[in-house]
Amino acid sequence: MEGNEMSVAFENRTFNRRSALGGGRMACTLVTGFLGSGKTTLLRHILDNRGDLRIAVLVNEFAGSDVDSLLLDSSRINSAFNLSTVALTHGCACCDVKGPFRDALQRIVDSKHNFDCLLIETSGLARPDMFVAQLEEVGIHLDLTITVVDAESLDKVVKIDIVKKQLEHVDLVLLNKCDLATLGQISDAEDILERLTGNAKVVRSQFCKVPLDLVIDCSKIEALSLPEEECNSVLPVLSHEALPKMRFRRNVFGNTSVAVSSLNNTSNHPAVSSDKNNADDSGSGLSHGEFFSSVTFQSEVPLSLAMFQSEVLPRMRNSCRLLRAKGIIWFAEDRGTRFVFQWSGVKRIEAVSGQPWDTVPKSCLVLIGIDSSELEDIFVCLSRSTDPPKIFLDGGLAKEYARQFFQLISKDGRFKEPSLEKEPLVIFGVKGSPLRGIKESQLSGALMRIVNAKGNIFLTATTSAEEYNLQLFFDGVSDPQKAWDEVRLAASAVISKLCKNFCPCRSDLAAHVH
Ligand SMILES: Nc1nc2c(ncn2[C@@H]2O[C@H](COP(=O)(O)OP(=O)(O)OP(=O)(O)O)[C@@H](O)[C@H]2O)c(=O)[nH]1
Repeated sequence: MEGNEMSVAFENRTFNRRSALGGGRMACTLVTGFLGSGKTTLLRHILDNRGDLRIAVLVNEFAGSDVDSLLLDSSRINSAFNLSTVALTHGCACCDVKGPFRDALQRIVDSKHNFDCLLIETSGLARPDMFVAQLEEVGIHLDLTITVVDAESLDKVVKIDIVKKQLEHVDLVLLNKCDLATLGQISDAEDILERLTGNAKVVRSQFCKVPLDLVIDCSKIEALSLPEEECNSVLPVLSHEALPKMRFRRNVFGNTSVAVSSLNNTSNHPAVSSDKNNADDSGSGLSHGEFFSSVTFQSEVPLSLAMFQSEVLPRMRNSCRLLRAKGIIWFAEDRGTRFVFQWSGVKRIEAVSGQPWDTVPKSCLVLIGIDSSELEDIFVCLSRSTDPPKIFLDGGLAKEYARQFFQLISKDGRFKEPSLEKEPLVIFGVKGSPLRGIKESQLSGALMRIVNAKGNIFLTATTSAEEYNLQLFFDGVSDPQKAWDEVRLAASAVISKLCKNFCPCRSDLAAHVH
């Protein structure tokens, strides 16, 4: 099948939508995809561009905490009148479709909001086919099933049963993260998708930025907006607190400021029995619901950034069985900043600050993997970083190293003027090139991903409407020259990739002369 050709299934969906064959029922887009492939990124893209559409959102989380709502900033989104989110935590909705998931669907149908469509983000470990019957029963029309795939890591995860299942029942595949993958990886991924999906439509994407009418039913997009007074009077009708909780195992470690919950889909969870009984799941490899574990780390005491980068991250990197980590982190060395931490795909790591704290600062990090003892090791390491030993607190030496790095970076014209305003954090960034349409955020974001993937130093990013800055924290044991070499080489790689249309003799220093 040609990459951009309409598949039969996808054409049928589009035809049904245009001919109103949904019978006037609320249309639903089901978003699936393996852990970290970009489902929440797609949701955010849809919500940011939804215009007048009233969208109900159901987010199903495998882990025992509602981290996706934190990452989606659902309180802000909910304050808009045309959206309601429900988070289903503590398990796969597909394993318990008759419980909270079914209740939540019924509430959406019964609500007075007259939603135009429903978006369901399933957990990265959910089977899409399990949802279909429930949707039909409550009178919701399944318009489209989308699977988001990480182009860079598909060849590694495709052996997992659940990934194959997610590709069997799909109308549209978003082959995402094409900015990270090589052309060879993209074309290999397309071959795999052709083999596994048969006739689904495959669309390449970066950060899931695709036209909205490809992914949701936009036939009602021109619906009349409610007058403003009416908008303000509509309260969010749905709240995950109101949902019955699924059962999960809870282990409490010694440190009382820190709590851990773990879900080990073993015999105490209804998911397993329903799953084991399913003959389809008896294949080889990792099968759904049997081996995946999650651990949730929560702390009201800030973590030491020095220890996080020198102890926690190496432990995460050395783990072959950690598949996903995400959450909010509060660092002692940068208390005013709320970092969103993401670990996904082939050890891609991001720590980006977005909006300021709107609640009491705390950390909440979910780890998902296939070996609970490795997850617990990382958990213990995280707990230790709430109380760092003295060596990490040697401010004098750290400041000296930060100044040396500052001097080195100041001499390189590809970078903006750095700052020592939060010493021993050095704040810097690659210059954008507005004339060529290349933003600071693209270059600095790509630089952060390259450096963090190598794992020798750890960059965090702070963003505002105008600026995208990187931060490098120095402790008493960092080597500023080595850190600079890492950053310099990564900057050359990023600039030559993103600015490759420019004269090669100028691609290093002059890439940003406007
Ligand atoms: N470079 C790059 N990063 C991406 C892209 N799409 C998503 N990401 C990043 O990948 C990470 C995971 O994305 P999410 O949207 O949270 O993935 P998810 O599928 O919702 O994850 P789970 O719900 O935990 O399974 C985040 O750091 C995203 O910013 C992309 O196209 N390119």
